[in-house]
Amino acid sequence: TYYRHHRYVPHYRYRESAASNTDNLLPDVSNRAPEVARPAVPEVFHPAPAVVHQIPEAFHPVPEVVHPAPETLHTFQAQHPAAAAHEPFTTPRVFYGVMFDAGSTGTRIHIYKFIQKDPVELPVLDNEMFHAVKPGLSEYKDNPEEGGNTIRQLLKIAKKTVPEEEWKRTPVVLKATAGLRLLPVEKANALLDEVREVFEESPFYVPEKCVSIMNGAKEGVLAWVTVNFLTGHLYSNTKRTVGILDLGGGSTQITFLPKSKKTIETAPPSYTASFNLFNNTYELYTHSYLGNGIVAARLATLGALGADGLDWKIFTSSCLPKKFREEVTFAGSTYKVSGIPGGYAGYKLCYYEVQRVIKGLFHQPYEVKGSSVFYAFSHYYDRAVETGLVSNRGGAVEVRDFKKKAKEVCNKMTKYGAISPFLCMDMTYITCLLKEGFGFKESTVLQLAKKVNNVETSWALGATFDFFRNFNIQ
Ligand SMILES: O=c1ccn([C@@H]2O[C@H](COP(=O)(O)OP(=O)(O)O)[C@@H](O)[C@H]2O)c(=O)[nH]1
Repeated sequence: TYYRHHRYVPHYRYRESAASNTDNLLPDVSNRAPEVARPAVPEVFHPAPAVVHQIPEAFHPVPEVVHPAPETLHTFQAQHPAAAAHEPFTTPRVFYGVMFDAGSTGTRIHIYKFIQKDPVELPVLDNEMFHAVKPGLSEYKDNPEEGGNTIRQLLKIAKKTVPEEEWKRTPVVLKATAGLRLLPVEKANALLDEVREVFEESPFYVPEKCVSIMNGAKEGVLAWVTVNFLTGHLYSNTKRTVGILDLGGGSTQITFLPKSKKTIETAPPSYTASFNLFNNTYELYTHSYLGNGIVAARLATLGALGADGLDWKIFTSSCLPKKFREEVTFAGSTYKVSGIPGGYAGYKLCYYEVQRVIKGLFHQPYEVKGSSVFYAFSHYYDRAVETGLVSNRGGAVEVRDFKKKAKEVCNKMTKYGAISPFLCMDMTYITCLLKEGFGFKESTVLQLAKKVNNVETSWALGATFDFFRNFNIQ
């Protein structure tokens, strides 16, 4: 059996744009280009993967690797009663999965189209439809109905993307991350109950555990699965894999497959996770630092995080332009923040401030000092693009490049403050997080990416595989 990843350029695609982020405008899909007539057996395209800059070990041509049949216990049908009722597997079958990522800064829908060529094979990913809305569900903590409306809107895209005859066997699943983890339990539950009701009124297949808050270890493992699948590293005889660094709004994750047993043996027990695939058990080093996502870290740097009820207080920082003043809303609370009028601003002072949010809180696995390749995405990628460190195609940078750029941004606040007043703080935070948090060397090379082979680098694809196959993550 063959298990390969694909680059398939769909006829239409929604991209996250500034307009759709701020206005929650849904794309007009009524006039999409007609589908090109396809043969019954879809022509699957196997190109060499997109060239991702410089580091040789970071990229491989798609290997024609033969895989053993995956365990039949966790096939698609075993998980999916609606599918079992369908006609037998005689021809390749197309099926869909809808995964919602309820993050702290936005809610995103990923609609994956898979091709199941054989009942015992893993599905091939044909394409992804992606759309995002802002703000995240946690901003609706006092008005769950309105939060539910954002899901209702995104489901409209799913209805236009998934053919009608597939609706009732297409699962819809929502997993929430840091934004909801940081809310009081009853507020988070009210939001999740609302989402479940919205799902129930949709024509899709609503699995029993369709709505949940995902724990940080799963978030890290599933993003690792996504990136290693998309980069062609996830094979039964996997020797070489890539690590991942994910920087969300509320939390940040590091995950890699250690080369040395010692890394797992010496890690705190909660910093490891294992999962099953291809009859292999992968033991990963993974940890999610809650409150160390970039937006939470801004507020922590300002001393504002958790300071609810201090509505009158203005939180200041030398990481912000001196004349800047604004209200920041995060996880349902609003804080007044500003630069230090007539005071000092700049990289050095800023570095001391952000250090307080990191120092002593991080476990440093020795292996990150080695030559492993790490993919960094989400806000790592966003900030690198905003500051011109890489183009929006992504690319390779060294840790020291973040530091150099942070100095430039902080010392030219007027120029970069116009892009985002938080850019100096964010870049300084990323520099400190990489060096003093995780313990990377300045010369470590990171691959920055938003998409790999046209698919979003997020935990959502890994979570969809987990839904269909049950990786048994522990
Ligand atoms: O499929 C995805 C999922 C996330 N993101 C980006 O990843 C960042 C992190 O998301 P969020 O702040 O919601 O993370 P969380 O709070 O869940 O840690 C945001 O810039 C998103 O736009 C993305 O580009 N594609």
